Amino acid sequence: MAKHWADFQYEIYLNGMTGTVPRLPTDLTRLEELTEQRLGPGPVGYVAGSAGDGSTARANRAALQGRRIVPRMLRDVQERDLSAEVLGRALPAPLALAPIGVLSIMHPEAETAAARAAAAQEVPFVLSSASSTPIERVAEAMGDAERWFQLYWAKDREVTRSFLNRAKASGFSVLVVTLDTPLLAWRPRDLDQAYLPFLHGVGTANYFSDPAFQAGLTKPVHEDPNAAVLHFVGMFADPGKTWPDLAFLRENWDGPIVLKGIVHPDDARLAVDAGMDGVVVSNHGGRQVAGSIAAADALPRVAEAVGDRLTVLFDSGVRTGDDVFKALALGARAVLLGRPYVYGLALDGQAGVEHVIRCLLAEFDLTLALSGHATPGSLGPADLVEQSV
Ligand SMILES: Cc1cc2nc3c(=O)[nH]c(=O)nc-3n(C[C@H](O)[C@H](O)[C@H](O)COP(=O)(O)O)c2cc1C
Ligand SMILES: CC(C)CC(=O)C(=O)O
Repeated sequence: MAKHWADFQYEIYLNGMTGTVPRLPTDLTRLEELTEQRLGPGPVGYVAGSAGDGSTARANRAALQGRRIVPRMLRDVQERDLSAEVLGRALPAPLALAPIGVLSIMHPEAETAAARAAAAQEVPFVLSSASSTPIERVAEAMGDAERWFQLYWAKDREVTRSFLNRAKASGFSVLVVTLDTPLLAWRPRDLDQAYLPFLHGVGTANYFSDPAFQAGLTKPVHEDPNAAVLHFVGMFADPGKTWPDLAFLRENWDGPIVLKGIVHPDDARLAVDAGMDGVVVSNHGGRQVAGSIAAADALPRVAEAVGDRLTVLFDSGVRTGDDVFKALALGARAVLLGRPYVYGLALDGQAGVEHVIRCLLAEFDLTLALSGHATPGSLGPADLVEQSV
């Protein structure tokens, strides 16, 4: 019998009756405010902030909330199975943790704690190139658990090649290539606070520890850290890349490759033509193009364009179990969870991230059951209507 994630609710009730209440709220939309109260403006501003006036981040939420579920009755939802096959992997639920860099600004155990939480809940962890913990240390913390590597595709080919080799050697099986960040966007909240983690040397661990990166410096990192940071800022992404460049990644990575940041159906078709295995429909949580299409509005267009020729994943705006339901109904095979797990980490380390994963999946399991579905595979556009809220 498959795991019933919904059982977590009775664990919480029963614990509560003996005086053990969860240290974090079960409504995950409250975590951002609590984290702000706990940590103050700088780092939280970086996580919560987005591009321009924030309209894309708001649109992400509105596009999910503006789609409403139409539940069905009497459909035997006693035995449910949330498991999903994603890129050839059998996952216990259609969820992974999104790649988020610089986690040490939120908690001293940073990526290690988040990765352990993902491993404990059997949810894939997607490690950012811009992590504050090197690839090898995160892998050590994860045992055999499923891990994917997110690539910021550097200007320097040798750095990219080295990152791919390090990720492979450390057991990362899927490559997620982020395409929507060739430049850092205009982010007023960070500009006004003059707060950028990299300028404090956070998020550069994989680069500073890399022989190919070090080869591009005139002095060792410890002798001139500022020069190393500036070198990182100038090379971690490459606005000059075009579609044919993907051949290099295909040649240097044996496993599945997924392109993150796709919102146009034509780009999704180009991903198919380039022999990619998947796309993440995402606008980077509204942090890159202010005024862009909401991710949930892009999702059905992309899903329709590619059919079953590649795997469609989704992120940007997922906060609740019903958001997961809606994303799957709109054509995603699985969703990546972003900011909420970072707030869980900030508030309670590994336990906080596990709490967030369990709450989200319990709520999703219940939404699925109460809407008449026993598996995510039976969800489709007919389960939703568009209705203003
Ligand atoms: C603080 C922060 C750092 C991020 N760092 C990365 C990163 O290093 N690589 C990447 O591909 N996406 C990064 N993202 C984007 C996430 O992977 C994901 O697309 C986004 O958080 C989804 O939006 P949501 O959090 O609003 O749901 C970052 C997002 C945040 C909030
Ligand atoms: C610019 C990156 C290195 C980090 C990131 O993706 C983000 O802050 O959104």
